[in-house]
Amino acid sequence: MRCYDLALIGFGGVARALAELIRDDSARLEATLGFSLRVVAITDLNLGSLLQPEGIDLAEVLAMPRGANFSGMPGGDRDADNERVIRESAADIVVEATFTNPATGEPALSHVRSALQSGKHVVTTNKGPVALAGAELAELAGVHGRRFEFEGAVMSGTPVIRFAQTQLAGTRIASVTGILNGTSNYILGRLGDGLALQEAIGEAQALGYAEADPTADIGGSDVRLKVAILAEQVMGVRIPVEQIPTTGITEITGAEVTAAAAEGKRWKLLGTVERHEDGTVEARVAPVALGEEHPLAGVSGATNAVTFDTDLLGQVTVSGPGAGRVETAYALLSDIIAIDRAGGR
Ligand SMILES: NC(=O)c1ccc[n+]([C@@H]2O[C@H](COP(=O)([O-])OP(=O)(O)OC[C@H]3O[C@@H](n4cnc5c(N)ncnc54)[C@H](O)[C@@H]3O)[C@@H](O)[C@H]2O)c1
Ligand SMILES: N[C@@H](CCO)C(=O)O
Repeated sequence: MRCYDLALIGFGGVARALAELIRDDSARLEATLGFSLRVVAITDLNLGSLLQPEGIDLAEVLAMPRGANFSGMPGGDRDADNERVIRESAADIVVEATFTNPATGEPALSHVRSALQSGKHVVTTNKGPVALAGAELAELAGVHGRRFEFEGAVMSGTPVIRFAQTQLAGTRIASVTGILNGTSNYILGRLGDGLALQEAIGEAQALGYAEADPTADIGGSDVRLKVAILAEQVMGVRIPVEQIPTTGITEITGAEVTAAAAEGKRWKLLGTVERHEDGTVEARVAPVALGEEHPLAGVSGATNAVTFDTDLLGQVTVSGPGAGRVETAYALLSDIIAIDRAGGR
C-alpha cells in the first residue's frame, strides 16, 4: 500500500485534528482511500521540533500535558527549527498550519517555498501564502514537479476552490459572493442573541473558529484574503489584497442586529468578486443587511456559503462549514487525496 510521510509545521487546533484522524481512523482511511499516512516530523513554537523517520507515536504527542515540549524525546528539540525540519525530514508532504499572517504571509510563505524547493508537496490551510503569492508558489511547485494544494484556505473543509475549478470549468463566472468568515457570522448571530462583542469573540475562540488574532476575523482582513484567493483561483484575476476595499463587522451593534431582524433582515459580512461587462473585475468586503429572501440570509453560525453566478447554470451556491478544527483538518486530507489521485506527482 502507498504510504505518505507527513511533516506537520504548526501543531495547533487544525494539525492536531488531522493527527487525531490519523491516530483514530487510519484503518478506515486505508481501506477507502488505498493509502496510509504517517507523521515523521512535527514543529511548533510551543513544543519545539520532533524528527522521527520511523513514524511518530501520535497518541503520545497528543497526550503531552500543556507546557511540555519535545526536548528529551528521541529526535526532539526545544526549538521550532522549521526550516531544518522542512529540508531534512524525509516527508513526502509538508502540512503548513501555522498562524495566518495577512500582511506578509510569513513565516508560512518561506515554509512553503522551502518545502517545494526541497522536493516536497505542500498542503496548507494558511491563507497568507495563497492570497499573497499563490501564482508564484504554483509555478514553483510545477518547476519541482510537486503539488501545492490549499482547499482549506477558503471555507475550511467545504469544497469550493476545487469544485469551481473542476465542476464549473466550462462556464463563465460573472461573480462570486459569499459569507466567507465563520467567526464573524457566528458573532453576528450571537450579538442578535444579546451577547456583548467580547463574549461572542470568546465563544468563537473556544470553538476553534477564530484566528490567533481575531481582529482579522471581525475587521474583514480574513475575508479579504479569501476574496483575493477566489479572484485568482476561480476568476483568473490577481487582485492585490491591499486594493480590496474592506469593512468588517466591528461597527455593528447588537441593537442593530436586532433592529434589522425586526424588519426581516440579517446582517452578513459579504466578500464579493464581480466581473463587469467591460471586462474589469472588482472585489470588496463589507457588511450588508440582506432581506430574508436572499439565499445567503439564512446562513447562520460558523456556516459559510458562496454563490457563483454563471452563464450556463445561473446561480450555484455551495454551503457548509467555514471554520472548525476537524472541518479544516478534512480540507488537508482532501488535499492529500488530490495529490494521491494525481499519482503522487
Ligand atoms: N481553525 C479554523 O477553523 C481554520 C479554518 C481555515 C483555515 N485556518 C488556518 O489554518 C491555520 C491553523 O489554524 P489553527 O486553528 O490550527 O490555528 P492555531 O492557532 O490553533 O494553531 C497554529 C499553531 O501554529 C503554531 N505556530 C505559529 N507560528 C509558528 C511558527 N513560526 N513555527 C512553528 N509553529 C508555529 C502555533 O504555536 C500554534 O500551535 C491558520 O493559518 C488558520 O488561519 C484555520
Ligand atoms: N477564522 C476563520 C477560519 C477559517 O478560515 C473563520 O472564522 O472563518
